[in-house]
Amino acid sequence: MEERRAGGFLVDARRRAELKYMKDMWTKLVRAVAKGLMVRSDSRQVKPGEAFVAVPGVGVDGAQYIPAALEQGAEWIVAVPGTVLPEGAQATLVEHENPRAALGSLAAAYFKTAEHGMHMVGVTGTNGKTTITYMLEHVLSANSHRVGVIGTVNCRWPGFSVDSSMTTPDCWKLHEIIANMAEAGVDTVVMEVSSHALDQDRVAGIAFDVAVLTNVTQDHLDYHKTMDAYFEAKARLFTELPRQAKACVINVDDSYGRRLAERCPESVTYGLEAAHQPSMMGQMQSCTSCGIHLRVEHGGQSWEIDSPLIGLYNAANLLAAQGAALALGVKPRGLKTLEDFHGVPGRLQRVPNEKGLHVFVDYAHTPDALENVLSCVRDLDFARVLAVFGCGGNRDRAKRPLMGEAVCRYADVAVLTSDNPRFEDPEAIMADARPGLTGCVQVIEKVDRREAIAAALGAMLPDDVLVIAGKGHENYQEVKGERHHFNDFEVVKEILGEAVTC
Ligand SMILES: CC(=O)N[C@H]1[C@@H](OP(=O)(O)OP(=O)(O)OC[C@H]2O[C@@H](n3ccc(=O)[nH]c3=O)[C@H](O)[C@@H]2O)O[C@H](CO)[C@@H](O)[C@@H]1O[C@H](C)C(=O)N[C@@H](C)C(=O)N[C@H](CCC(=O)O)C(=O)O
Ligand SMILES: Nc1ncnc2c1ncn2[C@@H]1O[C@H](COP(=O)(O)OP(=O)(O)OP(=O)(O)O)[C@@H](O)[C@H]1O
Ligand SMILES: N[C@H](CCC[C@H](N)C(=O)O)C(=O)O
Ligand SMILES: [Mg+2]
Repeated sequence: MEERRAGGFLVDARRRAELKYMKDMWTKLVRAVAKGLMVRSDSRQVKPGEAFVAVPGVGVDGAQYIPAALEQGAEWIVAVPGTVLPEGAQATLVEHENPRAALGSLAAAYFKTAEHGMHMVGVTGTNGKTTITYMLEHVLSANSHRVGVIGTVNCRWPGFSVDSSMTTPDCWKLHEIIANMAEAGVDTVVMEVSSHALDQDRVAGIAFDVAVLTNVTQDHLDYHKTMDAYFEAKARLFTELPRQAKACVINVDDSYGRRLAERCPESVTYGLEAAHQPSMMGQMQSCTSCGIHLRVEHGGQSWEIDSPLIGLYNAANLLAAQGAALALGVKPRGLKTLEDFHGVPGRLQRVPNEKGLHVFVDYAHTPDALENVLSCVRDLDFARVLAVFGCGGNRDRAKRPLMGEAVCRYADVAVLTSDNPRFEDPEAIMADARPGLTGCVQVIEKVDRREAIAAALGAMLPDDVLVIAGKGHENYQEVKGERHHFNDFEVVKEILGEAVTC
């Protein structure tokens, strides 16, 4: 008994010494990185002397590339506890429970992220992130902020813009972008934070001041598996906020928003339904094809906003943007500048044409987004609603019939086609969506998106409205790993035989 206790004590002492050693090595590594040591999470990029972080990936375990990184000359390896370096390896092994988070801390050290002193705003939720970031950019810029934006469409700041390939960039890239923004004099970064990014610690090492939740509806169950897991990934943006953060801005018209607000008692809650008792209440005065007239009550004050945007969901987006702007010190009168905000590329964007057809390009690629955008145009003064839609390949399969159902509910003519098939068979994707279209008034199916758009345009009568959903601003169609140039706006103009003017 006595011996065993002594043995246990010895083991504990050895473990304590190991832990202290690891802590010291981690501190040494962070110092070296802060002085310019480069860190890689892809073994193929490692150069002699650099550090390699072995990320347990979604597809493969980065630990299997440790030998390759060593061969490339890595002198530091960061990996999960229990990792053993190959015999004879000269590199220093630093154990870390969460290598993805370690990468964030190292990126923050390398790019001196905390020292920039910029305001950081993170926007998450299934739909509306891009829209809200554009609104925030507009209102903050009009109120003397120099704003940088990171999101689905592009990464930009005054005088600079580069197209995005992801909604939230990878961790190292993200810290690099923020450093570039700081150098360009940006004082406020507004960024979209996807659930994938939160789950994969892509925003590790970033201290958000304001976090916004739009809504949580079905998407990405291929990745998160359950709605609860999807919600919990999004909730991390709020539950992991630093103590000095300014505000959580949460949509309580959304049931997951209400659940989140219970966990964040100090939050600014927004909504259009009095029953949900939002702290920032929006009252619709009118919502027509000319725009939204919204009255807002918050903190004992009230004001009105006349926006040219259409759709009830945009009233919610306007509330979110105002909640975040107020948290950053904009005064209610400064919010009036949102009245000059005319919309986001590829979000209910009209395609002007000489024939006078009512054609819109939109980015709805979830059941809820389709429901929102199509119910919005349904309520306007058009004769019939036509909708072109498809579902992305290698994404949530379960949402496909639900997307069909949403289209069926609001469109008189449903045109089923391809979106980005990626590595899936486009016909098989369409077959997944088809059950949702049972009972539809009229269905047209064309696997080729250009032909589908042509068929929809051909079926239009003068007072009809056509929404071409799913690809919005995208300039490509992704098939088997290749992106071919494709833009819905341009395709409409080409089919109508008109020049592209905007
Ligand atoms: C399926 C998925 O989400 N994958 C993401 C994940 O990849 P991963 O790191 O787990 O990659 P992996 O292939 O398993 O490799 C594991 C590790 O081995 C390393 N490796 C690999 C090969 C090699 O030879 N040597 C080597 O070291 C890799 O560099 C990596 O570090 O983590 C990476 C780093 O954060 C992401 O870039 C990557 O996103 C891929 C490219 C992607 O397409 N993701 C999509 C689904 C996505 O994130 N979409 C959201 C949109 C959501 C929305 O808008 O609603 C987005 O934010 O864009
Ligand atoms: N608040 C909202 N609620 C529901 N649907 C919305 C809302 N805002 C926009 N939408 C719909 O969702 C589509 C996508 O909007 P947006 O690009 O702003 O969302 P996002 O969250 O950035 O999407 P992604 O996850 O692809 O980046 C719009 O084209 C519109 O159809
Ligand atoms: N950020 C979203 C974009 C989807 C866009 C849509 N066009 C599609 O390909 O499904 C995603 O990666 O799921
Ligand atoms: Mg987006």
